[in-house]
Amino acid sequence: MSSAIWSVDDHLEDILAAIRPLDPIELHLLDAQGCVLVEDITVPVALPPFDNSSMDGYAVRVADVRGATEEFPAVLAVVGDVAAGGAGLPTVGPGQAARIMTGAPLPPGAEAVVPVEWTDGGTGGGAATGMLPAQAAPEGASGEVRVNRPADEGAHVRPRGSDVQAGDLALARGTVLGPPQIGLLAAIGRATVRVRPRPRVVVLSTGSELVQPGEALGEGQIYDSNSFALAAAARDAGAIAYRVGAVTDDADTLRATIEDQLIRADLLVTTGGVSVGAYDVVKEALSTVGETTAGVVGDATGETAGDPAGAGGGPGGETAAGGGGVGGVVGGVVDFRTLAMQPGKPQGFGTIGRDHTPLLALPGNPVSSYVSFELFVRPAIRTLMGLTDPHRPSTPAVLKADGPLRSPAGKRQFLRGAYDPASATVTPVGGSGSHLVAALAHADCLIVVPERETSVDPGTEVEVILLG
Ligand SMILES: Nc1nc2c(c(=O)[nH]1)N[C@H]1C(S)=C(S)[C@@H](COP(=O)(O)OP(=O)(O)OC[C@H]3O[C@@H](n4cnc5c(N)ncnc54)[C@H](O)[C@@H]3O)O[C@H]1N2
Ligand code: MOO
Repeated sequence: MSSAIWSVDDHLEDILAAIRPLDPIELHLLDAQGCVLVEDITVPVALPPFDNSSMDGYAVRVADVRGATEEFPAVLAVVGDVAAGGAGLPTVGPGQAARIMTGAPLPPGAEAVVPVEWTDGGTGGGAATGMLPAQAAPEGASGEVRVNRPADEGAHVRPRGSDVQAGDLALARGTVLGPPQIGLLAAIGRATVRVRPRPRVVVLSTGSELVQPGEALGEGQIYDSNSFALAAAARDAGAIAYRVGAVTDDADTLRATIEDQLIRADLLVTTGGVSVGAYDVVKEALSTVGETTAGVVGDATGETAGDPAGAGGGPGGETAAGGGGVGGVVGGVVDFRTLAMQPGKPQGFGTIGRDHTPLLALPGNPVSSYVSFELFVRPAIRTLMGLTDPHRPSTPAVLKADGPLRSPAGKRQFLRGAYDPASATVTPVGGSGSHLVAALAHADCLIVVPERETSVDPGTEVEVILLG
């Protein structure tokens, strides 16, 4: 274990320094949702690809409807229907019109579209409110139509290329693909794109006291909530989460489970078993996970060849490799640390296995594990995704509370809060206890109390980290 106390910032920096964005792959559009594009996408064909109608109505020649009024309508011969997707367009000659539907190509000869509401709809009566379905009234595509308003050239026509032109940059590399971006890619005919994939995050909880929800609780048992909260948080961060529920406090079992999971993990997260108790199994197990690789930490020198975790990266710089029998992983480095933070004091970080998969060992207390996830795992996931700013947004807010907030000296405290954007105030939700899961479920932000403060009075401006 590192002997020095780590600051929140140093621990985060150490983690992020070890994490590289995942290699890009080609994914189908919907699988690429939320992913970062690694190629510039050029428009292959103009959008719209052809001049088309923005209204259901009649395609006409401008001269034919010039001066048309309800009293003196232009009477035109209907030469056919143009439906969206239709081919074999009728030509609109002088004195003629074609019925046209929204999105249908403007037929040759036509210069504008008059909406059906500006006509009698071919009924010979008053202003139409719509068209009858073609199957019910096939005669609507022939006969006469009375148009009672003029139309300028291009009226109700969406010109070819009015959205984007062939050769335009549709999306630049680095773009995060949300629904509108995926829509644009589909609109220009792309079926797949090159992106950084969603990281596969394995969440593993430890503790012999844990029972899965839905099962009966025995004496001294509690439900495993951390693996659910953290798997959900991993998904929320953009990852594909694999939840591995509750491994018992047995080092061999945990080791075997971790080794099994490495195959599908870009990042491993454990909860529990990182403190100083007699059953703190994560520390014990992580001393021998992975494969023996020459030159990789775990050997007598503690050398970190090929391992980006950089054992000497932070205060203390000492990993437990070869020291104390805990934390030194053959084929990796896992360093167990004490952070100047509340909750979330005990933390482990390193890389394990042949691929040097990053592993974050979070404390077991439910609030501690969630806060630790938000502060350290979420940025790690978002760095793997290639996002340039992997952090949650934060904002100043004025503290609204009945009395002062107390915070331990020298520790950065993260209290749960409810943020009101209208008044830019924040109200604490529940106390500072790291077992208070109900209060956590009613909070939407973390109130940050800096290391130097031991008390914060109501009315003081504090920083809040906005969750969700
Ligand atoms: N003598 C000391 N004791 C403790 C210290 C210390 O410095 N000296 N640190 C305390 C702090 S702070 C924390 S945080 C915890 C961290 O403990 P562990 O990471 O070893 O976690 P566990 O002992 O396994 O569990 C702690 C607590 O959380 C509950 N838990 C664990 N896993 C889950 C889960 N998946 N779902 C729901 N609840 C879970 C567990 O039952 C315990 O109540 O250590 C303090 N002790
Ligand atoms: O630091 Mo522990 O994480 O307070 O509860």
